[in-house]
Amino acid sequence: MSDRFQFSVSATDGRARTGVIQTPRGEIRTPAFMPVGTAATVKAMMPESVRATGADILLGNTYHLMLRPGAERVARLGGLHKFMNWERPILTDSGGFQVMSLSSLRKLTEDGVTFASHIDGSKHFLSPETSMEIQRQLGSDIVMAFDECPALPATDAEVAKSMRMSMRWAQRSRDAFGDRPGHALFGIMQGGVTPELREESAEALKSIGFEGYAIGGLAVGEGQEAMFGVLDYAPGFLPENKPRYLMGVGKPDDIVGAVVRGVDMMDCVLPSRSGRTGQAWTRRGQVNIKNARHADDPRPLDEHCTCPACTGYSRAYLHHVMRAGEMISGMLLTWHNLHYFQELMAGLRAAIAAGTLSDFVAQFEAQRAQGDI
Ligand SMILES: CNc1nc2cc(C(N)=O)ccc2[nH]1
Ligand SMILES: [Zn+2]
Repeated sequence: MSDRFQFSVSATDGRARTGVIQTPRGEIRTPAFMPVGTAATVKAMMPESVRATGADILLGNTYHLMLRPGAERVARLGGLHKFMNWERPILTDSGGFQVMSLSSLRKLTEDGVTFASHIDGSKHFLSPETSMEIQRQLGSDIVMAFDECPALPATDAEVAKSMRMSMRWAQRSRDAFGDRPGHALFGIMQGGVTPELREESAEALKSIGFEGYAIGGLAVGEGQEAMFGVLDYAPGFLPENKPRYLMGVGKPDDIVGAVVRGVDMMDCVLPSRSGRTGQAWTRRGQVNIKNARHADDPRPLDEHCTCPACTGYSRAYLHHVMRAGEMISGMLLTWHNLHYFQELMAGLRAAIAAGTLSDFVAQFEAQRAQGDI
């Protein structure tokens, strides 16, 4: 266990990297996928089950936790790790993205955002300073700078204006974060799909200096082609010796494409949220377990998968409990999906270490093309 936050790359294959982030609460193997634990829980999963899927780190949402149960209450109870019984690393987002997508009656100024809670309508204020304080109260190991993720569609001028405010907020986040050994503050690159704005944002962040750098402003409806278009150049604007975190991504093929383009960390609600609706992600692509074709199928979801859903149950059973709305359905499908996502990350890490990433990608794409059988 390290008392510091330290990223080291152990191998590269093309632009892809594999390595480890050492933190006081444990190691994070990269490329890493972070399950989302929005309200101090990865929905339908016990923390030990999340660990059993292979996760080294999970994500907490500042917006949700500040509204309920409240950051002060979590701090009084010993912090988020103790509160949710997850003693490994936690990354919390800044609240900026969700306040713009979930709250109402919002007023955005240079100072920050005032808004009404989507839960009870109570008034709140988020700024670089209050977001840093809230994330400190939660006790997260990786803190995200407070930024604005512009909604699409947006003109170049609107994206530039928003990015430049986010860079001023990045400086204020850095100043408010203070000196916290063993904890990390990540800056967030903005700039839409415009290379010049992305480069301006990266230069601004590097001049401030962060322990890691996120690529924001993506996975907001631009589509995979546009996202990969940005990832073809944006990671290269960031320091090689710091982790690069792509926010809110994504489907398995998004993840593979991002890792190939130099991304080290990702998070997405997809495996857990879609699992609860009966969507399974497998080597052969998506399987909707609610589909009638599974009703009498004695086979597992994936005969090569070692998760509890695939080793203990048939498609017919998963189909039944999903159709019946039984709680075990969300548990099993979530576990399977998180397990598959972590297996994909482990496969990517091993392929990069072996210098065989192009073979791995070819096999990944060939199996997906095969479709479910
Ligand atoms: C689900 N897509 C997504 N895009 C994101 C962008 C940001 C950001 N700060 O630009 C944060 C969270 C995000 N989640
Ligand atoms: Zn499985």
